[in-house]
Amino acid sequence: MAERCSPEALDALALELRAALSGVGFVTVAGALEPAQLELAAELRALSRALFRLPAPQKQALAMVHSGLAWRGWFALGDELTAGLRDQKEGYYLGVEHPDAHPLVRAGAPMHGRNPWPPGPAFERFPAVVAAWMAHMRRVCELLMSLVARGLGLAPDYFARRFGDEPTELFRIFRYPPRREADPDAADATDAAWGVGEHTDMGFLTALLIDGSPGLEVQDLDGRWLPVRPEPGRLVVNVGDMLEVWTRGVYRATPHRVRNDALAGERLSWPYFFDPGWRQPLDPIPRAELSALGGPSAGSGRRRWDGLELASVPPGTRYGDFVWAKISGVFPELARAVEGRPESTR
Ligand SMILES: O=C(O)CCC(=O)C(=O)O
Ligand SMILES: [Fe+2]
Repeated sequence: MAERCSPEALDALALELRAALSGVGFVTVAGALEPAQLELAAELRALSRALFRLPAPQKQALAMVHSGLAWRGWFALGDELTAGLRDQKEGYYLGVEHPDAHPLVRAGAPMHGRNPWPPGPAFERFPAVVAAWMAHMRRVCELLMSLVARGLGLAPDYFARRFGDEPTELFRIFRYPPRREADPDAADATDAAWGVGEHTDMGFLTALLIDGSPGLEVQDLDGRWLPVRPEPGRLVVNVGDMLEVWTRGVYRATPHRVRNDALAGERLSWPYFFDPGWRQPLDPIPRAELSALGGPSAGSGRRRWDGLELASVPPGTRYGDFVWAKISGVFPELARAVEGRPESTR
């Protein structure tokens, strides 16, 4: 990886990354997965398949609702509503293993806690494989984050400092069923066409592994939807809302979606979300520090999928508040089930 590059090569890479991420906002990254990680990815794939093949009662025992505010575990096909419609996917939400004594767990912050794991010898390696995968994704994202800073003429650790002591790391495993299995309750054929409706990711960067199946589409600056089919061994990396907010729209949180209307087989994907610390403020980079950039911002003038005006997020808003408001919107039924926590504990 770029850790072994000269400063000149790093600068060149930083500019290349800036051009890509401030344009369409999606890149595929080669060289981030070495043989050890490719092996890990194969293990992850086998474990994920086995997880989704468990009988329904065993999956129900792992359902997100049992983990309350920690917001981890399994959700059924149709339980997530990304763009107001029921996504045609089932999934498993995971994160960093936080012990009960972790200050944010003690404070009752949502999305902090322990991961539920399926029992039995077949799943023995699951926790270690996920932890190793997440640790590698974190390294990749930290490196990309320093390149993003470099490309903006900022100190390489600029964003790392904005992240605070502990990034928020979320990891998900998704299964998009073949169309014939899609939700029979979907209101009409259009509902059933979407694995994930149009959205932008909430955090800073997303590093996505996909199993090679088609379906992912990203929207370019002219509003056209382009298919993304990375070569095997590449990661897909995209900009989230936080990077757009912090850079005042210079970097673009790209709308994307997953289509599953023509799938013969199932599609699996493993997105890792690399986000700022839970209590870090979202205030944009002061204009004076961004002056090196000039030019119009890529994100300006677009109507967002969720109607939000990122430029008008109130000063002092913290990442955790932003993300919780969004997450409880896409899982309305689950949010109602775990509601009732005191406002001051976030
Ligand atoms: O499954 C995919 O390829 C993309 C998933 C996605 O966009 C997301 O989880 O935010
Ligand atoms: Fe996404």
